[in-house]
Amino acid sequence: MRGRVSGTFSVIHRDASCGARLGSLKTPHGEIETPIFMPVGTNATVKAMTPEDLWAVHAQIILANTYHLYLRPGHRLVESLGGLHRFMNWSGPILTDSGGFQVFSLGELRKISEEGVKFQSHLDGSYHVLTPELSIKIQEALGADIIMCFDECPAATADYDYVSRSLEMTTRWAKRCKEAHSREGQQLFGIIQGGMHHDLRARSLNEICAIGFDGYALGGLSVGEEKEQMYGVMESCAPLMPQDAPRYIMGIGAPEDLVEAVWHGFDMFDCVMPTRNARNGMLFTSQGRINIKAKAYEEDGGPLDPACGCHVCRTYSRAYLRHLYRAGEILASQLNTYHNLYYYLDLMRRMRGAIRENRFTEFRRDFYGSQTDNHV
Ligand SMILES: Nc1ccc2nc(N)nc(O)c2c1
Repeated sequence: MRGRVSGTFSVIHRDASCGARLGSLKTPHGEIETPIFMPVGTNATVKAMTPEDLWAVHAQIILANTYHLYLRPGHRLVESLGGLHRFMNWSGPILTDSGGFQVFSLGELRKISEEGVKFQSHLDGSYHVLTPELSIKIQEALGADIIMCFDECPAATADYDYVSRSLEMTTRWAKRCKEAHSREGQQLFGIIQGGMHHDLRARSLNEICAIGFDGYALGGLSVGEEKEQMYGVMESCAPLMPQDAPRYIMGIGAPEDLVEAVWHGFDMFDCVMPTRNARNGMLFTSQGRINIKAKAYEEDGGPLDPACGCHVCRTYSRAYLRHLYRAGEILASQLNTYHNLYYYLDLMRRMRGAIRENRFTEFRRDFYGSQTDNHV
């Protein structure tokens, strides 16, 4: 039973006007400034981005998925080739999700029991059983800097009694994960469930914190709930979470969700939105989201976002980006992804600056004023 990897996270500064805080998280592959957004690299790649591109957009830490890498190419193969960092040529920190969420959202014919989850691979229909112990072994073999407990993420439609029983099993699974975890230097984060019920969230939070982890995540959000419900869970949980450990919200979110979560005191985020939306032509700008395939940009020789300093905005026109997208060119995904990730990571940089200067509440107010979702 490992204790916490003590001294890896420190709160450097708190904005006195709200819950926002500046932090530093040390890992074997480098130090992370928080609040931070983690680009999603599910299959050992952040889609359409090379590691060099990721450094250029100032990514600090990326996420990969246990479920996918276990099924293909296999965690033992990755381990035999030197681990995930070497395999994908990413020398910065990596966080791996535990497979809990993916097996429910991707696996076929899942059957959940105290032991774990029986499922059929979405790739070839083969049968597998993912348990807390196997999830930890896979993440240790991949060699991520931060790994996640194996949990159940109840559907947004699950009733109170189901969510209550589910969080109790997630707590039992969390204990098994901590028992199974033995890789020195690798941090293990616990995951808090409880659906949209504040009493169940508090129960899960107390049980997971009582076990003791290197960091704590809110799971069970961004599963189709209303924004008010999501923000309500953030608001009720943040003050109850340990002050001196990293706070991560999984699967969050749109830019406005990140601003809201930082305001409440959360530190780490991941979401497929910037990369997935990029491939669908939905681009984030200082004035809100734009749909690059719109006819309005057919003859627009200007930059995607005049306020953005990224390579794409300094080099290409909206007309060219629209042309690439409509032509189905591979470069469309590359340039759109590059810009969206730069936007997300620059938003985190601007939030860190606002916290440092005790003006985060003003930053939040100005941010909402700027986002006229024109969707053109
Ligand atoms: N929205 C999400 C995204 C990822 C998750 N990963 C785990 N392990 N658990 C959850 O509840 C998640 C929720």
